[in-house]
Amino acid sequence: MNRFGSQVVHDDLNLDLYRGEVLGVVGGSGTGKSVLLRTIVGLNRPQAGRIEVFGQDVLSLPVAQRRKLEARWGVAFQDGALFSSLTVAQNVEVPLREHLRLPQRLMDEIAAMKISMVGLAPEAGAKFPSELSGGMRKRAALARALAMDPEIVFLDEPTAGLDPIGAAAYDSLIKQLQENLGLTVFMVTHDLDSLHAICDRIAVLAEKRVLVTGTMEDMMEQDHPWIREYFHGPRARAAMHDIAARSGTPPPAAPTA
Ligand SMILES: Nc1ncnc2c1ncn2[C@@H]1O[C@H](COP(=O)(O)OP(=O)(O)OP(=O)(O)O)[C@@H](O)[C@H]1O
Repeated sequence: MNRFGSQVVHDDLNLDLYRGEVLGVVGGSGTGKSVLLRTIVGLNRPQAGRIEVFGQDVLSLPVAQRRKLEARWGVAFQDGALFSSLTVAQNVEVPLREHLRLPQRLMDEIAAMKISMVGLAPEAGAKFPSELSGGMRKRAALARALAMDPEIVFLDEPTAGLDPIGAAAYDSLIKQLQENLGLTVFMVTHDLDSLHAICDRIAVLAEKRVLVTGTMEDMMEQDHPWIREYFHGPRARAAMHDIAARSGTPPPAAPTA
């Protein structure tokens, strides 16, 4: 359970994340998607409940074990949350400094590798966040999230604010990381294209809990008003038509109930 003052954000919320999947977390504005992400990674302590990652009870772990666990996941926040006084490479090195003791030369090499892995030019490493475009900042944040070769990455609205081409490129990057590194991805998103393109499963937050989880096909069959509107509304139809046009299959019909 998560509550801020008298406002209950989550109550009796249950969600599983399976190894190797890309899970898309959707829900109306203010339903608590970011709070959920922040709670799982320990930035927000819930009033009640249990969070288990890799079979370990996150909330009751001693500090040293918790830090070890934290080294196994990476987080990229919506605005990047990069340190503005550090260059991109120095930002990527932050988790390395926090968790490991490595010579500077090796950290520089790892940073350069992660920067290239997310599709940024090598010169981007020497730039400060203020010198980057929004899309580049998101990639830099992803590079930092990948610094420790994590098993899970948590992404908060990674494609928000990107143009459609940039968003599609980011999606394919995530898909590649999932396929090549076996990465598990927890992704808060409003982006219907991302849901179609890369999410193996979708979790819908509404009414303070996870209302339903399932594939895109499962979502299309739900008759909860918000889910129906979200997955069958005009924006969803436009996304479906684009995808159907690309794949040559007709878009699925809305439920009749
Ligand atoms: N630190 C906090 N203190 C008080 N209220 C908070 C805090 N963090 C979040 N909230 C409240 O919790 C609710 C859920 O916020 P959250 O940011 O998780 O929503 P969201 O689903 O991610 O929304 P959006 O899609 O608009 O980003 C909101 O009503 C917000 O005002």
